[in-house]
Amino acid sequence: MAHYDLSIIGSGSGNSLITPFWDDKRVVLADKGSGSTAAFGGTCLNVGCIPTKMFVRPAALARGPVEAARLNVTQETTEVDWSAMRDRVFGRIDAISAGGRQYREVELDHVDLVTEQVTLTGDFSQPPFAFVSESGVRAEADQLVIAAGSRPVLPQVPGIDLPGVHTSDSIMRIEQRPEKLLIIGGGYIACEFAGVFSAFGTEVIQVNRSQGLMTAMDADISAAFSAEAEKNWTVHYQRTATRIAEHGEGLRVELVTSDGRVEHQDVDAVLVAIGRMPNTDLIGAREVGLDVHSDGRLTVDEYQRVLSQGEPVAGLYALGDVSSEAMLKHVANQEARVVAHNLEHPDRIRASRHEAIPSAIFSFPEMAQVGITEVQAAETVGAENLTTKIQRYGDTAYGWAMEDGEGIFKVIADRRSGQILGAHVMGYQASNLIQPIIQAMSFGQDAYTAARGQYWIHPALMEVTENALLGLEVPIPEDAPL
Ligand SMILES: Cc1cc2nc3c(=O)[nH]c(=O)nc-3n(C[C@H](O)[C@H](O)[C@H](O)COP(=O)(O)OP(=O)(O)OC[C@H]3O[C@@H](n4cnc5c(N)ncnc54)[C@H](O)[C@@H]3O)c2cc1C
Ligand SMILES: NC(=O)c1ccc[n+]([C@@H]2O[C@H](COP(=O)([O-])OP(=O)(O)OC[C@H]3O[C@@H](n4cnc5c(N)ncnc54)[C@H](O)[C@@H]3O)[C@@H](O)[C@H]2O)c1
Repeated sequence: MAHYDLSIIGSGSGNSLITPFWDDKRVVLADKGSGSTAAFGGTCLNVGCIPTKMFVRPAALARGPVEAARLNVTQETTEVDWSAMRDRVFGRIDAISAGGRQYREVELDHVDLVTEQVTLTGDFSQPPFAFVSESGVRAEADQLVIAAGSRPVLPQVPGIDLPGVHTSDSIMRIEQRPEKLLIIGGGYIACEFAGVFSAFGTEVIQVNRSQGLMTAMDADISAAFSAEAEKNWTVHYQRTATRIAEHGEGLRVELVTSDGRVEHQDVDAVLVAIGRMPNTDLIGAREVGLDVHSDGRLTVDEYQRVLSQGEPVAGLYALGDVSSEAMLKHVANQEARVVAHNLEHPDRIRASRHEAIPSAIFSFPEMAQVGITEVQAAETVGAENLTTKIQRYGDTAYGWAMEDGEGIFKVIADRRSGQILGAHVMGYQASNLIQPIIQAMSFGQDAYTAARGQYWIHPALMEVTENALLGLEVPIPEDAPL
């Protein structure tokens, strides 16, 4: 069996662990590939964040005439060239993926690449740690990092494997844009693709099991977004897909409502987006005695060390979707920086940071969040100690310029200290407008200091954020900036 200094499973954020520190050492990187093309480089690059947002931008342009009409400008979207757009997106992405693979496989002499699914094997209570590939390639290493990511959950219903049924792994590469698309799910992926395909002229029917969309977000944002989505495409709640069958050229989906009625939808294609599961089962984590949460995530301590029987195993780390509660690329990247440090400095390991983790949902409208919801905040500090402000975009100068009617920026703070507890946004550029709040929370700035301790460019849209902060009832420190 080949022996290595470092072994990594997963070429997403795991790929960034191969720093110059390892130049004179031996490294093995295993990755079975992502999506329908088994591409190198993980989810974000090939089937996740990056290609989805490359479709979100043209979708926003396709919707341009709606805003233009509000502002007395007549525009028309005359064509959306799906094939050209798809080929442009993947022309760029596939080249980056191929280049990354070539660099690891051919250009780095000290790195060996295994392009197959691998399974952990042997004793995992202490190094060396070993894996075996499907074709029998075995490798052991002094330190091993599990960065094996997650994959889409599929409901076990008849017809789920029919060719027209997609997940985010395949929908972006389809030959033809569907005229009618049924999207199952009400979370991040479902809402982002509903925004994209509806903008391109596809008739979108979004079906969710629960009442409302993005229900894990703050209730005000979930309610406001659901109302907007219902205007922009068709949304049905409290329905579960129970069967999919071929029907003419397309598919017939059987749905059962929460009160037991059976309905059918005839569509060209189906997108299933009901969550993602960590790939712990694919690597055989339980079989070698590693601790796994009830939701399938590997258990790690604050240093990203994997636990076995409640104890960290020295030299065995995990990061990203396979172990993290927040399945987000910026979280996987932060954990990768921590693991890179800890691999190189086992005598002074550092903890990862999981405070003020933000996320954005690039739907129409866009949403963003950081910190806790109002319900969680009331449970944490008591409802009587909260102050909240919902700033409407439309009540700021740039909001007037946009004739914005729906954008809202909600911020929640502790009225005793001014500590910001959360922010929840729906509207144009939500993912950017929220950044000053992320910064204030990360550096421990109170709401008043964050608002008045800096200039805000007038009359930029960012005044929405400033006004939200200024709308909170928080103490004003005696020497506070004016
Ligand atoms: C459609 C979509 C859109 C998204 N958009 C965003 C966004 O806008 N912003 C954001 O922050 N996050 C987004 N995410 C989430 C983000 O993509 C993930 O959180 C991130 O990519 C996880 O990185 P990772 O390194 O943990 O895993 P991955 O990048 O998934 O890497 C894991 C790799 O391990 C390989 N692997 C797994 N098991 C084995 C095995 N047994 N043997 C060999 N190889 C194996 C996999 O094939 C994969 O290549 C999105 C996700 C999806 C699906
Ligand atoms: N912009 C971003 O940052 C971004 C974008 C896409 C994905 N992601 C990450 O990927 C993760 C997975 O995304 P997702 O949208 O698949 O999951 P999600 O957890 O965001 O949403 C899942 C949705 O499916 C519904 N659901 C669950 N089981 C169901 C069933 N059997 N039938 C019908 N509906 C069901 C849930 O009620 C929920 O609305 C996200 O949680 C996020 O961490 C992030």
